This record gives sequence, C-alpha cells and structure tokens, in this order.
Amino acid sequence: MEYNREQLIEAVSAQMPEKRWTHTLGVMETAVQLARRYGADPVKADLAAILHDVSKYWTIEKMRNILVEHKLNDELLLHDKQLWHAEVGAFTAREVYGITDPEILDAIRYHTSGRVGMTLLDKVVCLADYIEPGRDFPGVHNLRELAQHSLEGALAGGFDSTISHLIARKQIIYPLTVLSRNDLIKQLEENI
Ligand SMILES: Nc1ncnc2c1ncn2[C@@H]1O[C@H](COP(=O)(O)OP(=O)(O)O)[C@@H](O)[C@H]1O
Repeated sequence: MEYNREQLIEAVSAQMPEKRWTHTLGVMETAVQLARRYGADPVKADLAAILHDVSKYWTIEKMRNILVEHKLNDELLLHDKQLWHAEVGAFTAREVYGITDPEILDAIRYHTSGRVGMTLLDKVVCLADYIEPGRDFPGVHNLRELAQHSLEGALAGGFDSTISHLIARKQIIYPLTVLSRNDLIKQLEENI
C-alpha cells in the first residue's frame, strides 16, 4: 500500500506509546524549523522525523531477527540494543512504508549514532531529536541556543552529552558516535 502523510502518521503513531509519539511530533516540528534555517529539504526532514522512532518499541527479538535475517549491520548487534531501532527503522521505512529516498532512509538510520560525513538532512534530524521541545536533560537549553547559529556546534554538543552520559555510567560507547563527533569538530575548525 502507498501511504500518504496522514496515513503514515496514523500507522507510525500506532507503533508507540502516546508519550513517544508526542516526542516524535516535537522532532517533526524542530526538524522542519532546522531544515528551513540551514537549507535542508523540509519535506524530507518531516518524513524522516515521522519515521525515525517507528521501531523504538518493538521487542528485542523482533529487532534482532530483522538485523540478522537481512544482514543489516553485524557490528550493531554487539552494541547496546537501544541503538538497534535506528537501523531497523530505516529498513522498515523502506520495506513497510515504501520510502525509497536514500537521504530520508539514511537520516533515519543514523539519527541515534550519527556517522562520519553526515548529510545536512542527517544533522537536522539528529539534532532535532536532541532538542525538540519535550527534551529535558542537562545542557539542552544551551544546545537550543547554539542550534540558532551552529548546526554542527549544537550537534557536536549533543553527542558530547550522550558520550558523557555513557562514560558516567561506565557503559560501552558505540564508536561511530565518537567518530561522528570528531568529524563535526573537524568541520567546525575548518570553518573558522
Ligand atoms: N554511541 C552510543 N553508544 C551506546 N549507546 C548509545 C549511543 N548513542 C546512544 N546510545 C543509547 O541509546 C539511547 C537512545 O538514543 P536516543 O538518541 O535517545 O534515541 P531516540 O531518538 O530513539 O530517543 C540513549 O539514551 C543511549 O543510552
């Protein structure tokens, strides 16, 4: 079936508790604002935001089966299960909801980890996930301020907060996030 935006919203919101859908609405609003500010495509930002957490509340078994059966990402299987929904979400966006645009699929795939060489759309969706109005973590106000004038600066700050949070809890860091953070710092230095 082909999904129009309204049908997509209905189908995706049914995959999660109300609170997580409220978060998604915040990510949609913020992603569109950031897209307009920084010159990404707001329609793509909206679609990626709608779908970014589609698999977040699926069981570990369901996500593992999809990752294994479709050989999506072996390394991810060795890391925190919290990371799996992004890869599974991109797969689901394509296979279930018929999204074919690779930019939208990548923005979903990398919305939690980031990647080296993030596209404008990847950055917009990932940052929107950090700073949407419902988020409340130490430093989020500062990131919202920073996001007014530096997409890379704010996103690097978001990754810093995730990395610090993981270090404080003695948890394993998925290395791609560190590489993404370093890549953003490099981009900021090149722009000085
Ligand atoms: N690089 C990483 N290494 C390990 N765990 C991570 C990493 N990045 C994120 N996580 C974990 O994944 C969780 C969910 O990430 P988050 O960005 O909040 O996704 P969502 O948009 O689905 O809310 C984080 O709270 C953190 O525990």
